[in-house]
Amino acid sequence: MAVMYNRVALLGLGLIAGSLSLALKRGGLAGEITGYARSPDTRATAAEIGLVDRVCDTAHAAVKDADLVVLCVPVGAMGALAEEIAPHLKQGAVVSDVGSVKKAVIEAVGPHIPEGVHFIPAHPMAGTEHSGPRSGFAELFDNRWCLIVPAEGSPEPEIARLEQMWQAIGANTERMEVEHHDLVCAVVSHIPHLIAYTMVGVADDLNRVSDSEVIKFSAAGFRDFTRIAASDPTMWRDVFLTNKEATLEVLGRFTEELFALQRAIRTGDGDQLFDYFTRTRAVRRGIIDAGQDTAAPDFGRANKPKTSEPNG
Ligand SMILES: NC(=O)c1ccc[n+]([C@@H]2O[C@H](COP(=O)([O-])OP(=O)(O)OC[C@H]3O[C@@H](n4cnc5c(N)ncnc54)[C@H](O)[C@@H]3O)[C@@H](O)[C@H]2O)c1
Ligand SMILES: O=C(O)C(=O)C[C@]1(C(=O)O)C=C[C@@H](O)C=C1
Repeated sequence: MAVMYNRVALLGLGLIAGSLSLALKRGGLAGEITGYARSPDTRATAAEIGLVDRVCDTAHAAVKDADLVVLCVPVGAMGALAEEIAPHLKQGAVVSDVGSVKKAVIEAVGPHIPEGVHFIPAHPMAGTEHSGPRSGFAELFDNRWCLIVPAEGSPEPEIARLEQMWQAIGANTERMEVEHHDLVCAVVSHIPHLIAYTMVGVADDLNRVSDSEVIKFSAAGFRDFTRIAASDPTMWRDVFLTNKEATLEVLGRFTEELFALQRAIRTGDGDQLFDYFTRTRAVRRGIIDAGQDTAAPDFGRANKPKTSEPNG
């Protein structure tokens, strides 16, 4: 594949920056990739494993002459980082990010972007519970979505070039309006993480359930919760602090439904429970029938029936 950006600077050298660097290298899409992280240990590890072509000791050295700068730090750190690099950005450069929240990032970063530099926020819907420079892998974005949330006035050719870059590293792209992005992500990612954190916390609080029992007797559902609840605390603290409005909105609806189900259990209203679970099962079947479950790992279930038979 052809080089799409001569020089790419990745700020923050963790899971997403590392995966982006390895995916760009896999496709031969960048002339040179520079990188910077705040912690000297992270920079040393990144240099040792050759995560990027050149690790820099300052953010401004990393962004010098860069055609594309991608902010890959926790959402709460993006504004200050943008302010720090602003005077060193090349005219015509594109600044993007990979943050899980978009409105707060646009508000924090946007005002620092100089005239003649284009800010095009993005959000790959791919990740793992691992973090740091050793956690990245080139395949992370394969067949996953990357949401593009262009700031007002961004030139169309630069938006299209960034989209093509994400497509070239394996992702599907879709443009989204900022508030819609934050609400969708609250539903599909942020509140599910909060629920996993809470459930693992509840299990941990129950003194009768020792750590080993929790793992030993848990089947797939709770294991998935523990995986998700092992995600980086800084990243997720920042997500909830910066996507307050949308997460509180979704959490409000979630707790209302939870109380309704709690009541049904207490009063023995089996019809209500059955109807609710029937409705949610139809949602899952709809996703599979529409062929939209492409990102889910198979876990060897390919030869098993895709739907369950009527029960009873
Ligand atoms: N992990 C996921 O599943 C996932 C998925 C999509 C998007 N994101 C978003 O991507 C971004 C990065 O997440 P990650 O999972 O790669 O995190 P990570 O913890 O693996 O990496 C973050 C890196 O940023 C560095 N850093 C922190 N503050 C900094 C600062 N002020 N200046 C310079 N470097 C700094 C850290 O040292 C670390 O190297 C976050 O904004 C997150 O919301 C994460
Ligand atoms: O797969 C995981 O472990 C993730 O948590 C990835 C995940 C998600 O919730 O789907 C997490 C945060 C993002 O901003 C995007 C993707």
